[in-house]
Amino acid sequence: MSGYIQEDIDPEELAHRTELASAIAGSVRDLIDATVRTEVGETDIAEARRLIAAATEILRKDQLPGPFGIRFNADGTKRSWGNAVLGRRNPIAPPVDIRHETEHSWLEVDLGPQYEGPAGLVHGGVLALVFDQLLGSTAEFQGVPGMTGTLTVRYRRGTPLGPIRGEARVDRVEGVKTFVTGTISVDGEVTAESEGIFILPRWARGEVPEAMRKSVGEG
Ligand SMILES: CCCCCCCCCCCCCC(=O)SCCNC(=O)CCNC(=O)[C@H](O)C(C)(C)COP(=O)(O)OP(=O)(O)OC[C@H]1O[C@@H](n2cnc3c(N)ncnc32)[C@H](O)[C@@H]1OP(=O)(O)O
Repeated sequence: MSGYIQEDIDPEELAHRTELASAIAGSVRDLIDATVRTEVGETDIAEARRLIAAATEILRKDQLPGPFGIRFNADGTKRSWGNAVLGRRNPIAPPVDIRHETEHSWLEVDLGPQYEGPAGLVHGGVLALVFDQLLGSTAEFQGVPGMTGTLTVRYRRGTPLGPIRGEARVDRVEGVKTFVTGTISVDGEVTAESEGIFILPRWARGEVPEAMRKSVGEG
């Protein structure tokens, strides 16, 4: 499938590029937070916009023709730097770092003011976004990957902005369908729960490279 790109980069160079990606995205995340919460006046806004335009022009000097895609080394080490949840080089992504254990996967992330829905609470769509990735990555890590067919979320109570914890596990596998369940909690209290059905797409039901099936060193 297009968008999966094998791109062997030696470990030292990859570490360097990873650091650069994290650094620029971190700066822009900081800018997003500052923008959401700024109270400065017209003159400062005009000056900030001028500087942002100059920075954008520098970044535009050398651009990919399209999205980043998913790139992997021959050893299966994967990079999803444009991913909306995990993407190291994507300032929209918190970014989330998903940890995989034998039986379950989990994440801890701080969702700041840029993810607000109801006053002081995380936007429900953002929680669904986090669930989609967490549950999908869990299925992938367990070797039963798929595209999200159905994702249901039950919002039990508001999730305050700030640190959250997500957990997920594969409930069962039925043919090409993997059923994954998960929770999001704050201070040990579950605020939302989810079930996802991840379906191995037709194009992947034949021979699929191992690197596309398994999440190894995602990020
Ligand atoms: C190697 C693969 C890698 C994959 C990516 C890994 C990313 C990991 C990260 C993930 C994080 C990010 C995640 C994202 O953001 S993924 C992005 C959001 N999702 C999509 O864009 C998916 C779009 N839809 C499709 O591509 C296809 O419709 C899929 C692949 C879903 C099904 O394909 P197809 O339509 O050809 O299926 P089939 O006709 O062979 O039916 C097969 C079985 O499935 C049952 N069924 C069908 N549709 C649904 C449904 N919607 N809910 C529940 N069940 C459904 C059907 O009844 C049958 O069941 P049974 O009769 O056998 O019992």
